[in-house]
Amino acid sequence: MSKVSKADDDLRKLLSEKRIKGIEDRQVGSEVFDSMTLKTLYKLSKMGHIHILKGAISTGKEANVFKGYNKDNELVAVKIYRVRSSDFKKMQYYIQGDPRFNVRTSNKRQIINTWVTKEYRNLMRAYEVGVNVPKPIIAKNNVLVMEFVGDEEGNPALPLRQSKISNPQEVLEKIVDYVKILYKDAKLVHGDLSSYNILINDGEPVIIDMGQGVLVNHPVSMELLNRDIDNLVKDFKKLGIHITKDEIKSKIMDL
Ligand SMILES: Nc1ncnc2c1ncn2[C@@H]1O[C@H](COP(=O)(O)OP(=O)(O)OP(=O)(O)O)[C@@H](O)[C@H]1O
Repeated sequence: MSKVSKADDDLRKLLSEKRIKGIEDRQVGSEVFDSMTLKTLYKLSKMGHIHILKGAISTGKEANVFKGYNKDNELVAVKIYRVRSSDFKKMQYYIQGDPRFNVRTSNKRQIINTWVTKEYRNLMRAYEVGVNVPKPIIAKNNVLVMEFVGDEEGNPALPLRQSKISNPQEVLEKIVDYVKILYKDAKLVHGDLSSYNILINDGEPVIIDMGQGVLVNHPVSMELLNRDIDNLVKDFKKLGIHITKDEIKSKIMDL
């Protein structure tokens, strides 16, 4: 059997087994599950990382996040970047200043795949120094599989902006601590930190969405760190906590 017809066959099998929920929904189906993405999902399913893909947890600007189960029936989160609606210019800009990726291409798929690898590596770097992030499992093409953040029944944790927290001061201190560990130990700046990208799981903050994260020697790292801190000041002001940008910055920099 030729390579192409084998891939077609694999796809048909995946679809006929109805292991991907939502694929029947034409709109979601055509935009997210293009044939390359289906092939990638099939490969991941063969590797045991995704056995069943359930409904979407979120439909963001550039990616959809689904709940899934791996072959051992453990919950996973599957983030699929939509090739059609991704902001390639932004991705290219951040990738080009990053010495970890020597990619000089305008090929859209290649840019997305590099972005997904970047998100995986940033999450791993953060995870390894003890920051509370979803543990990354695998990045393949435009698909990232990671630990599911939520309860055992499969209810995903809510973002900070939608959560009711009784201990905002404590949560802020933990987040500032994570930003500091990221900066000092992982040499990373999140770059898109806000109440959208902090989930509250059983009262604990979990930092997500690290695709934009840059190394501290990236030309825009300071600008991004300042913006992250500004966002924390604004978001926690809404929760009744008054802290200045300089106070947070001096905690992070040990001034
Ligand atoms: N590991 C995870 N476990 C559970 N839920 C998750 C996980 N990762 C992401 N989510 C959910 O999916 C949402 C979107 O995730 P994320 O911010 O990574 O994607 P995004 O496409 O960059 O979002 P946007 O385009 O809206 O900025 C989160 O707000 C959260 O509700």
